[in-house]
Amino acid sequence: MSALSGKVQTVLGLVDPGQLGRTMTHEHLTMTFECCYFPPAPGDKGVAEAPIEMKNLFWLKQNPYSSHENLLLCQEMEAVREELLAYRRAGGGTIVENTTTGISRDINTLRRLAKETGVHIVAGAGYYVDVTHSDETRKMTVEKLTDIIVSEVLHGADGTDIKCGVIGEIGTSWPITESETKVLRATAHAQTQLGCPVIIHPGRNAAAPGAVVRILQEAGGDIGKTVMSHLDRTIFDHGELLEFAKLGSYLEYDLFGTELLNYPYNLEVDMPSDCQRVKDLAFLVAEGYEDNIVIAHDVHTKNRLTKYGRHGYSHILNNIVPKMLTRGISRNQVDKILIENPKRWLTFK
Ligand SMILES: CC(=O)NCCS(=O)(=O)O
Repeated sequence: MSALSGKVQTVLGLVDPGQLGRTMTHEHLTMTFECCYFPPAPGDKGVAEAPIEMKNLFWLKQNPYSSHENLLLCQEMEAVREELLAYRRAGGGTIVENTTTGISRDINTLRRLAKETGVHIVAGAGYYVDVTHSDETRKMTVEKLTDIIVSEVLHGADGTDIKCGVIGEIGTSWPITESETKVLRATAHAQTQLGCPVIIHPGRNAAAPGAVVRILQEAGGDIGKTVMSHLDRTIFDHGELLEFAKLGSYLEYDLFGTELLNYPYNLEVDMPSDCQRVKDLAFLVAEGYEDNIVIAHDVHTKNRLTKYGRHGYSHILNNIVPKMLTRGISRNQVDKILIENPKRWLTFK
């Protein structure tokens, strides 16, 4: 049994799982998303390059990835600090910060934010999607990648002594690339050594979550201690969703607050509304999956913050929970989704 066993590892050290309280399992507090910049339509270049202001907020809501400025969440640390204080006032306890290598993890800032706000912050180890992998990363063996991930959890990340408490979000594309496959295998090997939680960003195809799970399983990963993120933009058919759910991972609906007409990374996708997300949660609960569901907002651009007139990190607590209660999800089931499931997932074996 390791020193981590039975504990949750935050950026301020180990805590007892009972201290976490309500937990958003997939957020970002500081990151850059330049890797996924999506060029604006030719007629939109003016608004895309203009400074963010009131009159272009609706355009930005529809085209969040076509403004370079919007992709720099790392420039909003004062606003994020305020948001975290509001999150605490709304009854929030913990945030899992999913920024991994490739999208500018800043673990020193995470520690400062945790100290200044009292929110427990759990940082993520490992690598984001292939387009962000450096040449050096691509050349690494699975063993080398495993050692780095293990070290980020046991000794500290990015040259600090601040330790990660989860592996992920581990980025995968569709189809899954060779370099991503190595990272997935390394993730499974590191998880076997550490008994730690894992969280996955699947590619934008309904087959992607299952394909990732197969790679993790073949490498010895613990699927029961793994969160599959972004299901709300990935699996739409309820039959396929149940087939995936049977594999035993946590099922994450983490884009609460995101409502846009055209999802630029996959135009086939109709991004659901928050009402539809709640319906999907109610469906999974009715099918017996209340012990597997976790939820979040996945804030990763500036315009999702309340400073820019949007939902911030407290939308689920303030608005979505009351909605869930009117749609057949009981208070006890809400508490499982917000408290018990994240706690079980985040606790080291
Ligand atoms: C930071 C991140 O990966 N967010 C997910 C964006 S996506 O459009 O749902 O893939």
